[in-house]
Amino acid sequence: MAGKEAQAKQRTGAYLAAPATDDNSGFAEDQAGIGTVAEAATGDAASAVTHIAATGQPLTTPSAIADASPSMAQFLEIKAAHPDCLLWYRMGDFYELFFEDAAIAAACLGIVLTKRGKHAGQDIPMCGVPVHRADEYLQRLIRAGHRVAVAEQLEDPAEARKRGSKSVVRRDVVRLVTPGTITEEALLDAKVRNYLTALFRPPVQAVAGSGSAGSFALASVDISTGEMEVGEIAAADLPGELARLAPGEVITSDGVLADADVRGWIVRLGAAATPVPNAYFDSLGGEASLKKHLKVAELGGFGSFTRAELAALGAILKYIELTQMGQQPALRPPKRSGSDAILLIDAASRASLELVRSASGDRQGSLLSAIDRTVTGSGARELAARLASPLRDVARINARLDAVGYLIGQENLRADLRAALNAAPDIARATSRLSFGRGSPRDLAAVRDGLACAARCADLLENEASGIGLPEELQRIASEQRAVTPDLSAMLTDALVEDPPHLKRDGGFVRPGYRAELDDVRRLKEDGRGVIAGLEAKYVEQTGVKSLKVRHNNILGYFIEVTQGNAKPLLEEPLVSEFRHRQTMASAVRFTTVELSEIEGRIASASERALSLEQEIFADLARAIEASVDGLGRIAAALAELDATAALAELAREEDYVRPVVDNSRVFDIRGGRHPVVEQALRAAKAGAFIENDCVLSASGSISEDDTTQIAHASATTEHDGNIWLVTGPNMAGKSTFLRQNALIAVLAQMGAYVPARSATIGALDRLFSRVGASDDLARGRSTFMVEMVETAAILNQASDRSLVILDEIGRGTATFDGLSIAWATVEYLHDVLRARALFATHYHELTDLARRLAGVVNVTIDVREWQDDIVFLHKVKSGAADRSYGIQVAKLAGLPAGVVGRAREVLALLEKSERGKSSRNGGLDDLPLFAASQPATPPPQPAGPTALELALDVMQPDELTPRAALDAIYRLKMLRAERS
Ligand SMILES: Nc1ncnc2c1ncn2[C@@H]1O[C@H](COP(=O)(O)OP(=O)(O)OP(=O)(O)O)[C@@H](O)[C@H]1O
Repeated sequence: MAGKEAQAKQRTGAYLAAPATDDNSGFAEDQAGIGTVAEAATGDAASAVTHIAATGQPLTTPSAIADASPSMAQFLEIKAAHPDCLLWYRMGDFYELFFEDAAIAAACLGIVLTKRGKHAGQDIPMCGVPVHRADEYLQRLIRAGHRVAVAEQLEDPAEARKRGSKSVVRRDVVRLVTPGTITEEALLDAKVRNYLTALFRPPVQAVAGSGSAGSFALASVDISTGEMEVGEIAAADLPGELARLAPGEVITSDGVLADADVRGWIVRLGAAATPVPNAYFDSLGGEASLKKHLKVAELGGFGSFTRAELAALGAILKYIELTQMGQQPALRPPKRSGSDAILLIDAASRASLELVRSASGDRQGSLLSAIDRTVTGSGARELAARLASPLRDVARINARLDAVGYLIGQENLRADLRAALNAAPDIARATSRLSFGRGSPRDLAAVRDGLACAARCADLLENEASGIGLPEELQRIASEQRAVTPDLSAMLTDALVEDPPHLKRDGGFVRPGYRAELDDVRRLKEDGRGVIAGLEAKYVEQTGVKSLKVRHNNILGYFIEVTQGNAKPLLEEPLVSEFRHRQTMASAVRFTTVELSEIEGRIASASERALSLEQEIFADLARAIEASVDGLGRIAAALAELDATAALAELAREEDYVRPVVDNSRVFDIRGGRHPVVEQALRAAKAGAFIENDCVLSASGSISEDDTTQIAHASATTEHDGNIWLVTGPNMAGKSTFLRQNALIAVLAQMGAYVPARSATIGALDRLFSRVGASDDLARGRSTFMVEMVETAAILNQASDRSLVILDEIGRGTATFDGLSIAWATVEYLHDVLRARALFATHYHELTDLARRLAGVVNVTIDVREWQDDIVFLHKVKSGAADRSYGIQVAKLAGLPAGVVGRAREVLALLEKSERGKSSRNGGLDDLPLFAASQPATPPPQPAGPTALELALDVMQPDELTPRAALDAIYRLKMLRAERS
């Protein structure tokens, strides 16, 4: 490559000018300006795209291809086969893009759009990225929602030249890269699963009067790990299921995508929506290809699949085949994800509870980030999957809790396991890359190190087990760690150097002593170097030039170099017959000899042989891994589970969580509960202790089949005895926090984690609904109130007596009486019909009357104290209803201008008076002095009374404080003191 051009490329990293590759086939005959640096400005090139469009000539018609030069015809043919992808066209050390693809990629990547040659009389817009930075650019295009077809050179340009000087290097697309089919480490987030999901809507069975909205089958595969799951769900549960799976890409038929709701759900998740032909959803084909992938004759061993599930599986396997150009991923047997297995949480509730992402869309601030103590990427993915899919089966939940509990008790074992896991590489992703033929020597080493880690973990667990009984879950994990014979581990350890290089191309990863022949040729190579050193000494003596050197570069190979001043004797007899002149530089002259060329040849062939032996060894090792792919998948899954379990134990220890009692009752009894995220945030901000609260939703008037458990828990209920708690309290008192914390405790308990509480008993929930905080959905033409009503309708239509419902301020976005009536009727329905356990926060004080009418409704409020016209939040839940809302004090705290606050007080006083006097609606308001709002309010006299600091001290109960809470309380007191001074 010309020096200037190389520099230009290095500067930008991306393409500036046409490459001078050894491939002369590309657009050779059109290359008017090749070799000159970026002659086209972005504007020129952009207009070139327009010109092509302006000619009205579609690029890839058969006649356009027939008229084109051979190299252009090759490009157009490949492009015609992949019209929906950006085509990355390999030319030497660059991937290049042409025509509209170039314009799109240049804009997206922020690289220069240039031009290269002409087509149909128009400039061809072009941009390119260097191969060594391909991953980085690929990632940006995929993130922006593009699909990329990667066309590689399938032969050496020298091969092509043998067919004639004008022949074109063979190229073809080796892979389509789409958001759901990436495997490269650099393109993936280590902590996030990347699902490709096939969505299939089977035709609704025409059952007279059924009115069924049908169902959906979903099959999901993470091809970077081989993880697969499949299930069928009711149409109403689709948004929640999509939110649970959080796929990177959803493939489905045009018909399903035409449904604006379905498309909207997919897009809102940030997933790509890819249409595929209906024919992909073929259940017979799906069954056959699943059997082929799993190498089984019958699927019975993996459970029974519905035809719809097989159709979804068929589509996903076909799409993988298509995008991977026939390369087979190493798939794990599919997990069933039917709706009976998991606690169903709809999409709106998932978002409102901020389970895996906060309201702003980040991981930070979510429950997941607050509880994640994993030390490996695969452990983090497992933890996220558990959190997204809490269980319903009490036995499975308790099995997980047993394992977590055991590791809490075994501090040393936990520390040793976590230290061992810390060094564990991502076996699943490494194995997957190897089975796609994209693996590197580092992936081989990842399998080697992963196996060593698995063996170490199994030893640790089993040694421990000889003392105290290991829970079943950990026994299973330990035995899974031995799913691959030690031979593979020994083979990889013997074959690989400790820290192998990233690229297999250059060799250097096989350990000396592993293969005798490789050692021999390596020695030959080394010897050659020794012989060259000897030759240099000989030539110094022969020529008498002491500064003579034998050097090497990539263009000349080995050569003899002397300074200009010393060159003369070598150019004259007798030396000239031996020393052949090669190059004259400004300060040096270069020569070669027959002897040097021979030795160079020997070294080169030894290098070549060594390289090819290393490639053979790589292939052997990759094959051995491929043969153990099932066992490796099991080991990877077990390591991930172990990491997640140990991390939950670590969390429970660090954060002082307790083991929840999860059973089949309808009890919901949380004592001393805390909000896991707010608690940590308050601590990080040194903003005082989190005030713990009880929540006891006893299912009085029970219809449970499990009455014995009910009775067992009856003694645990308090004076707040009801399955619906109506929470009233001032703004900012902590209502939303209280509501959410109870939902989060339930989620944590059912995922098999310890919970932030002093004690917790939860009768396993079937569904969890949380409607906290309003949002509008203007994109779908829905106002805040409409969204709220749609979500409330979904809750009332789906909740059962096994569900937990969290509702915050239903009905506030409309006229007071309408909103109040809706809220009233909703509570009645929850109480009388659904008999769900529910927490209902409201500012409608009228609703508190319901507690007198409905046996299962209990009023609770969040305590505040007034002090000198200000309000102090105690955040403590207590029996009873709030007497007022303190909205104006909160508004004052928020910094509303004093004039507005004063005026609001006046309006409030009049409204209250008119309400008491039952005067006409506006009568009171009309009495207000005009322009009062503009008058600055006189500060109220300072009444004598306890200070905020004193109040805080008053409510503190030293006997109930844990050491940490005491420390936090001290910070809080210091803060109040600081505020006062
Ligand atoms: N139990 C608690 N202990 C300590 N601080 C708390 C507690 N509960 C809430 N807070 C703090 O109070 C703030 C307000 O809480 P929250 O948003 O739950 O109030 P709210 O009653 O729902 O308010 P609004 O009615 O205005 O929506 C929280 O951000 C948190 O910092």
